[in-house]
Amino acid sequence: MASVSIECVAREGCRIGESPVWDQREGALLFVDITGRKVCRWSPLTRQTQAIAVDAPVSSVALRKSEDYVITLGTRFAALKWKEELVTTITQVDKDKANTRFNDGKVDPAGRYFAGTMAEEIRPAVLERRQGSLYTLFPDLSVVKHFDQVDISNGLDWSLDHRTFFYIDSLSYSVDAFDYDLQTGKIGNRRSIYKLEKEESIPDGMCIDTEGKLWVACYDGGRVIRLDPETGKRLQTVKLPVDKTTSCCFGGKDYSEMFVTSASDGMDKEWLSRQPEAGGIFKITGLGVKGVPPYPFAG
Ligand SMILES: O=C(O)[C@H](O)[C@@H](O)[C@H](O)[C@H](O)CO
Ligand SMILES: [Zn+2]
Repeated sequence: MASVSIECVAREGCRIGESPVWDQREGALLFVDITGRKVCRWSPLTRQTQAIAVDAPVSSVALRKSEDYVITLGTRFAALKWKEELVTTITQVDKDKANTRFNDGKVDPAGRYFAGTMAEEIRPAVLERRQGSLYTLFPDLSVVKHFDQVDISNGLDWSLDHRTFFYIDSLSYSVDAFDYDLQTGKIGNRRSIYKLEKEESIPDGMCIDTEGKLWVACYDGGRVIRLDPETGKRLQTVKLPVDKTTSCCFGGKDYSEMFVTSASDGMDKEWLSRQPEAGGIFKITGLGVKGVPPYPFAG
């Protein structure tokens, strides 16, 4: 078995780093800093990060077929033109709610953008409960709400055969699966496939590898775990030098490297001095598995 190595490639000091996405066109890693209100792009060649400041919490970024990117910004789906640094609203959700924002989002294999909402946090993981919902932005720019009563809408991905949708509502401490209809984008038959153990803490972002196994970043758990959705067993744990690991994706050459984002919000001075890389971007090599390229939004 290859030996796993972990490197902090960008000491970004993100408040809540999230939504890592490999952009093959640019050969760069996209991510956001939610409360830092920035969309970022890190180049492995220059080892530099470019950032675009936005006017609200930005919780996810996705590739777009036509050009550049789409983002979830506050309670809006929006388009982002990188060079022009131009953000334009596509549509708004949660119009009946005063205090929510989007959280994690990802595009499905048919080019639909899934993203869920949550109440604004008072502090990490402390918020008014059941205020969130899960939405889809279709390529024709219409929006559908799948369900509400969500605490912290978080990680999402699809099985390799596209027949299962995996989803995390963080405060359920569970990784769930739904039957997925790729033709219509409809979900159903929710069930739990894994319950986190105490020391794994809170499930956050997630991605799938080419063997159909799930990788889940554990917020306050300082690790990513690899799960077999068929058996419900944990297969591997990779610990990182920061506690607030938030999300993960595969990228780099042949999608053989894993990138992990992290947060620093909620850490006091003493905690930060013990974990100076908090809020950084980590690269894990030697996992011996590859990832699935991200799907671009088809609209
Ligand atoms: O990154 C996210 O998904 C949320 O926006 C964060 O705030 C944390 O996950 C949350 O605090 C953990 O419960
Ligand atoms: Zn998250």
